Amino acid sequence: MTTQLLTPNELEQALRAIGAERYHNLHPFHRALHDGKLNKGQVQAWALNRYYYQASIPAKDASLLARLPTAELRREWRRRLEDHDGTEPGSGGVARWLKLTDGLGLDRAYVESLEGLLPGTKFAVEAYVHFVRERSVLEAIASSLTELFSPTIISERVSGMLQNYAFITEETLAYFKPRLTQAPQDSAFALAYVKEHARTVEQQQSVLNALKFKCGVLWSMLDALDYAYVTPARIPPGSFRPETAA
Ligand SMILES: O=C(O)c1cc(C(=O)O)c2c(n1)C(=O)C(=O)c1cc(C(=O)O)[nH]c1-2
Repeated sequence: MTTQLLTPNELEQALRAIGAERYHNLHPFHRALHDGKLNKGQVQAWALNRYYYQASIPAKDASLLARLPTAELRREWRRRLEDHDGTEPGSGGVARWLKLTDGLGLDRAYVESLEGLLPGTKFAVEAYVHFVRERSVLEAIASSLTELFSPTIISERVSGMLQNYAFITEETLAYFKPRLTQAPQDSAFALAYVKEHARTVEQQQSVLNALKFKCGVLWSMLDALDYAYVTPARIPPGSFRPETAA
């Protein structure tokens, strides 16, 4: 618990310390994914569940956009919507995520129907969307700051998966390449905003808590996958059942 006011740079250090301790690159499921320890069915389950996160990001950004007070902020946030939804059908991050699920042999209509989702994925993603909708603009922006840490995990994931899985190609992982430039741009803006606007102890605490909350969202998504699909698999009724273990 922070009891004294931090300088903007101390606040940044405290945020980075949260990522170093809690970001989902430390989760055993992530390590297994990029070390090549999973079978195709388990990678399918990851991609299918993660689709819901990707598809919900533009909805959460749209709800925040509506509450932003200046044209400058809205312009910045609008870019995120375009990155994810694209500017025409078939473009943007969500469409590129579907190339990944296609490449893994999943039926597109089934992925988009969300029918195979784990309950844990649904709850975690919805908690994030609700958090952004209901909390202050400052907390909502702070909750996006996990993206400070995503370029490292994405690089690890792409090189690890290409190296370790015969069924993964550069093309199926095309989602991630633009994120390596988009995420730093997004997180630099969000970090500067938070450093400028968190001016009281309470505001700084709320920013730190928002980042912890978001690390928990990402962590619990991987917990749900780990519990359901890694031996001994305990797949909830109705959730995706891989056909193949190959
Ligand atoms: O691959 C990842 O591990 C990862 C993590 C995160 C993140 O840290 O929230 C995002 C993404 N990817 C991502 O692709 C993405 O578009 C994204 C948007 C956001 C956000 O909170 O607004 N996080 C993330």
